[in-house]
Parts: sequence; C-alpha cells; structure tokens
Amino acid sequence: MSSDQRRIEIMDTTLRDGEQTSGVSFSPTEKLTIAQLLLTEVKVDRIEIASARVSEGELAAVKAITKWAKANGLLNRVEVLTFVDGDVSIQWMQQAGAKVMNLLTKGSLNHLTHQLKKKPEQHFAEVAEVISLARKKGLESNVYLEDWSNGMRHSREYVFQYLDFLQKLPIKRVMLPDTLGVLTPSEVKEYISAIVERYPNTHFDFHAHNDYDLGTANVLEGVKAGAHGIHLTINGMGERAGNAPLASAVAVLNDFLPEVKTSVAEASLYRVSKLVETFSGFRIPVNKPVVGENVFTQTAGIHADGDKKNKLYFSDLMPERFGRQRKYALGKTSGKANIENNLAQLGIQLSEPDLKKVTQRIIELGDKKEVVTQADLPYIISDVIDSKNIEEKVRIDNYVLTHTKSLHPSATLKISINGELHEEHAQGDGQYDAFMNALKKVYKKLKQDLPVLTDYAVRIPPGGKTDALCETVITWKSANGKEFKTRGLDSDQTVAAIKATQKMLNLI
Ligand SMILES: CC(=O)SCCNC(=O)CCNC(=O)[C@H](O)C(C)(C)COP(=O)(O)OP(=O)(O)OC[C@H]1O[C@@H](n2cnc3c(N)ncnc32)[C@H](O)[C@@H]1OP(=O)(O)O
Repeated sequence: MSSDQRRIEIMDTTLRDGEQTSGVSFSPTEKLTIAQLLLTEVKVDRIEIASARVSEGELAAVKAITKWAKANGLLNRVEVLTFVDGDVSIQWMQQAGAKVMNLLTKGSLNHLTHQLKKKPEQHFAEVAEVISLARKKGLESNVYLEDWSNGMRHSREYVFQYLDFLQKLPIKRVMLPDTLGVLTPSEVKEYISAIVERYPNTHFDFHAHNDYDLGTANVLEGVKAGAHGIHLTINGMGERAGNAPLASAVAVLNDFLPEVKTSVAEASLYRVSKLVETFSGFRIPVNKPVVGENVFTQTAGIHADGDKKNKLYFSDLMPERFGRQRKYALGKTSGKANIENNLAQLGIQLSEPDLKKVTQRIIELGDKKEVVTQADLPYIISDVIDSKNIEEKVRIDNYVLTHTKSLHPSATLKISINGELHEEHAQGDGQYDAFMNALKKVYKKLKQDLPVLTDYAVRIPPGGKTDALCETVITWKSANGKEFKTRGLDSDQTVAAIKATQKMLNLI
C-alpha cells in the first residue's frame, strides 16, 4: 500500500442494522464474540452494536462489549445509535458504558414533518441540545441524517440548511444513509460529490441499503465521490433487502479503487461470515459473492480445461485471499479436466481409459439430477473401473456379529486379501466397532495401517421410507492426511457400514 492512498473508514453495523434482519436476534454472548472478531481479526475501524433504549438484553450486550473494549483500549471504536430524546438515550449510554453515540436525526423534510411532526428550526435546536448534553457527559457524537437520500431528491434545500447548521456543532462525523436503498450509483456520485465539495472539513460516512441490489455499486460510487467512511454488514444482513455486504464491498474497493485503502483483513472475512451465519440462522445464499458456497466453484468443463492449461478462468477475485479454495463441480457439464482437478485434490491419478469411464458415469448421474461431490469420487471409481478386479483384491467373505444384553457385542470375520484368507475375532462397544477391531487385528498382523474413521453417517436415500434401504457414509483419513468417503447400501445399517468398509479396503 502506498502512502498516498486515501484511507476509508469501515464501520460495521452487523450488530445494529444487521440485527434488524427480520427474525434475527443475537444473544449478548454472540454479540460480544462478533464484536471482538470484527475489531481484532477483521480489523474494521468502528462497530455499531445496538440502538439505545431497546431492551434489557441489549443493555447487557452493550455493557459486556464496552467492558471488553475499554480493557483493550478500543472503546472509542464502539458506537450506539441514539435518539433525539433529551437525555434518555444519553442516560442509557452511560448505563451501558458506551462513549460514542450515533444520533438518529431527520435527513428529509418528509420524515421530519410526518414522523416527528416538527419544524426544521425546532429539530435543529433539539439536536444541538442533545449533542451539547452528550458532550458534557463525555460522549462523542456522530449524526445520522435519516432518509437523506430522499431528502436530496425532494427537499435538498432542507438538507443543506441542516448540514450548514451541523457545521457549528461539536460532532465527529455526519452519516448519510440511503435509508430505503433507492439511490442509483449516479445519484450517489452526484449527491456525495456535491456535499463533500461544499463541506471539505467534515467527515462523511455513506450508508447504503440493498433494495435494488445496488448496495455495493453505490458504496463504490460513494467512495469515488469522496465519502470518508462506509457502513457495511456481514453477509449483507439488515432490514428488508439488507445493507451493503462487508466482504463484497471490501473486495470491490481493493480491486477497483487502487487510490484508496481500508484496514480490513480479507483473509478473515469468510470465517466471520460463517460464524455470523451460525449465530443468526440467516443463511448465506450459495451465490453470494465472496462468501457463498458456490462462488469459487467452476462447473463447466471448458472452464476447468482452461484453468488447467493456463489459469484462463481465474480473475483477481482469488479464493485464497479470503481463506477459501477453488472447486470444480461434478455433474453433467463436467469434462475430463474437471474430474482430473478433483482427483488431483484427492491425490488420485487415473489412466486415460479409466478417466473416460469415470467421466461418463458422472455425466450419466448428472443427467439424472444426482448431486455428485468430490467425496463421491472414490466410490464412483470403485464402482465403475473394473469393479470386479477391485472387489477381488479384498473380500469380506463371512462374518458373525453378536449383540447380547449386558455382554459386549462381538464379531468374527473371515476376509480374503489378495487371495489369502484371514480370520479374526474381537469385541467392541457396538457391532460395527467389534467388526472394526477384528479387522484391525488382521491388518496389524499384515503390518499395514488402516485409515482412521473420522465420521460415520447413516441416512435413508431421498424419498425413502422407514423400511427402505439405508446408506452408510464413512469418512476416512489416511496416513498422508487425505480424507475420502465410502458408502454402502443395505437394509441393515451395520451391513451397509461393512460394505462401505470393504470399499475403503479396496481403495487403499
Ligand atoms: C435507520 C434506522 O434503521 S433507524 C433504527 C432505529 N432503531 C430502532 O428503531 C430500534 C428498535 N426500536 C425500538 O426498540 C423502539 O422503537 C424504541 C425503543 C426506539 C421506541 O419505542 P416506543 O417508545 O415504543 O416508540 P415507537 O416504536 O412506537 O415509535 C417510535 C417513536 O420514536 C419517534 N422517533 C422517530 N425517529 C426519532 C428520532 N430520530 N429521535 C427521536 N424519536 C424519534 C417517533 O416519532 C415515535 O414517537 P411517537 O410515539 O411520539 O410518535
């Protein structure tokens, strides 16, 4: 970063505006965790964590965050939205230990006239009184001009009259919200340019909403036009269509405006997005730029081919920047290159004819709308390529499993490995555990390590009934750290697990 880059302040309002997402409510502990991550790992400049007066739970959350922030010298980066209500919000701030208030005032004549039912002069005087009172109590003030965007469209004279007035007050920042997300990028550019030009010594934040899906584009134009700070939320959470999303906006500024810089650590954005998804229950759409599940997955065979040859379908938006990895989806649009990429990630190499057979099978499955994942590949390989030979390498010929009340389950098995027969007996905590213990004894004698079982999942195939076949999917980790899955299908889940185990034995 060069020193002549203009520094843009990032204010994250996930914990205030983001929490205004319908159906979302963070607990105080969740709020504290997110606040800590935002300030220390994501490294945003400021966070807005609540509206004053809302509830006892909110007061507890703000108290916990301000206590932690104070102990870490970060209290002046923690902000609370307050109201023009004499000293009511101020008292709440003091109780909560917060030091920076974002005073919600009226940025359009329409709101002022019809919601507060006041005249401009009266509103200005009340705002001045609150700010003066706050200052006396040691609080710093930023001022929101709510509905500013409509104010610029329909009552511009009022907006400028108000901004002129604010110049006289001891405030740190003026915050310009497109409250209803109605502005186009060209309007954002026009309005912010005009304001920044007229008040060169004032810090202006721009606050976008995403009602027309223009949130990020508007942030870009706002910053280009000279906004000094921007308000964002994780995963674009927020009322109605939400706010401008943090991850997208940061990527856009980094990639398209070399003349500006932010303090945000891109590498932490995905992790915090997933954490907020878990806490909020607000699912990240799979196609959400930067953080969605699918956004670094190439599906078309042609793309995988180009990437393999010369990274032809890469852009500056590299997944590794955000702690993510490029993936190649498997399905009817897969070609050989696509499948080779997946095999390489699993550490598997196939001959050309085998690769063709596997490709053909994946296309067939895709045509039937089957979802094929990288984890399915070893299974498909074992199923498709010369499966007779593979089955013959290791075959579990016979087994007896016992389950008797108050006695340990036990298993006896007879297994053929490369044509040689082995027989073992063992006990375990369950029938499958006993079976695995017997199997481990066989392989111990052969001085061969088995992959470690890391996950065991049983499900009935989609649309199945309770008496249907059940599928057991086992995840294994081999000595070189590679993970792979095998599956078995049977009406008995233990037998299905043994089938999955036999597949694993034929793949190692
Ligand atoms: C840009 C934004 O997203 S703004 C988000 C602001 N944050 C919130 O609204 C947080 C959630 N809100 C709440 O918990 C509640 O609405 C409270 C605690 C703020 C107020 O609750 P209540 O006293 O029950 O009032 P209610 O919600 O019915 O109405 C809001 C009142 O605030 C008034 N009001 C609106 N804007 C402001 C303002 N900037 N400053 C002061 N009062 C305001 C309204 O005129 C109305 O007053 P009235 O009842 O005298 O007509």
